[in-house]
Amino acid sequence: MDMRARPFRSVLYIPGSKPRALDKARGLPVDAVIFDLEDAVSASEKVSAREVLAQQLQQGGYGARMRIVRINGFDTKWGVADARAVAQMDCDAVLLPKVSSLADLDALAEITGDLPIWAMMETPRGMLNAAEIARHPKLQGMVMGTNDLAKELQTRFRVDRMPLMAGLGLCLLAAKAEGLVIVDGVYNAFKDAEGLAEECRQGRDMGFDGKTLIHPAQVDVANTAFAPSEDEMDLARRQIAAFDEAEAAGQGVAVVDGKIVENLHVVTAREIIAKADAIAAVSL
Ligand SMILES: CC(C)(COP(=O)(O)OP(=O)(O)OC[C@H]1O[C@@H](n2cnc3c(N)ncnc32)[C@H](O)[C@@H]1OP(=O)(O)O)[C@@H](O)C(=O)NCCC(=O)NCCSC(=O)C[C@H](O)C(=O)O
Ligand SMILES: [Mg+2]
Repeated sequence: MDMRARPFRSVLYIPGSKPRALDKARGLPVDAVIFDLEDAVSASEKVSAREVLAQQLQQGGYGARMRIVRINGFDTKWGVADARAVAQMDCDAVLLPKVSSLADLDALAEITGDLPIWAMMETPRGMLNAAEIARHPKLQGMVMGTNDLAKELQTRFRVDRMPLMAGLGLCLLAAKAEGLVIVDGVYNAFKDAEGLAEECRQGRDMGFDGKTLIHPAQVDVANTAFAPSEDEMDLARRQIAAFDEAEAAGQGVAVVDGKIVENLHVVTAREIIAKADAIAAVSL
């Protein structure tokens, strides 16, 4: 399956140690869930969280939502046992934090076998090696870890995220070159819907497939921002129709709203319609 045909507008982190939140996700309109064993779980709960999560996944009820489990890194005492446990869980993919090289993914694949892999992109070395990381045969998607990246780069917070742009851009190029899904980092101020909407808009403009989220209150904002708008769909339909008409008349170019429409624009227009159809299908 082409993963990019599937919506990833909203990707919600849920602490693997919190049964109430794990249960709540069964009713939230999110496209994917990251069941977290890493940063959202305290050291004292790391081992019990594995068990709680395995039971919740076995119970099921997550519907069409993609189920991704984030493990602790292999530089921690929990990483290897997490990977072994996830290989037995009822989930769709495993997410490795702080991926810096292809070798990190090889080490994970040795344990998790055929389970698809996602990579947290959040270290300077990961940014520099993004192109080779993206070529790993088991890799399905990238998740930006903008908190860790900001920490490693010793940046200050800026609304325009200018200090992070080089890293975000390198990962976007790498993911797009290999046809991977790529989702943007979290917006920490989970009560600030306006700020989130602005950052979602920026992420969508840049080409991200969606946004990682930390609280249910953020879901609707991300779902709206990363779905094709009515205006986009209207334009896409008119472009397709105008181009079909031009082609039937033996011409290679149409004009819509004073702008040329070539074959490549029609490819984009069809992708917009396909994305809207895919969203409609999961919203049923
Ligand atoms: C941020 C929170 C700690 C806030 O929790 P809380 O104060 O409990 O929020 P509310 O009282 O408003 O919660 C209302 C209800 O919603 C449920 N809830 C809250 N958060 C989630 C969630 N993430 N998923 C599902 N359900 C959730 C509560 O249980 C309440 O339910 P109910 O009682 O039935 O009404 C908290 O939101 C939280 O822990 N969020 C997740 C934090 C997290 O996952 N962090 C790690 C990922 S971010 C990261 O690591 C980024 C990356 O690596 C990087 O480097 O950038
Ligand atoms: Mg991180």
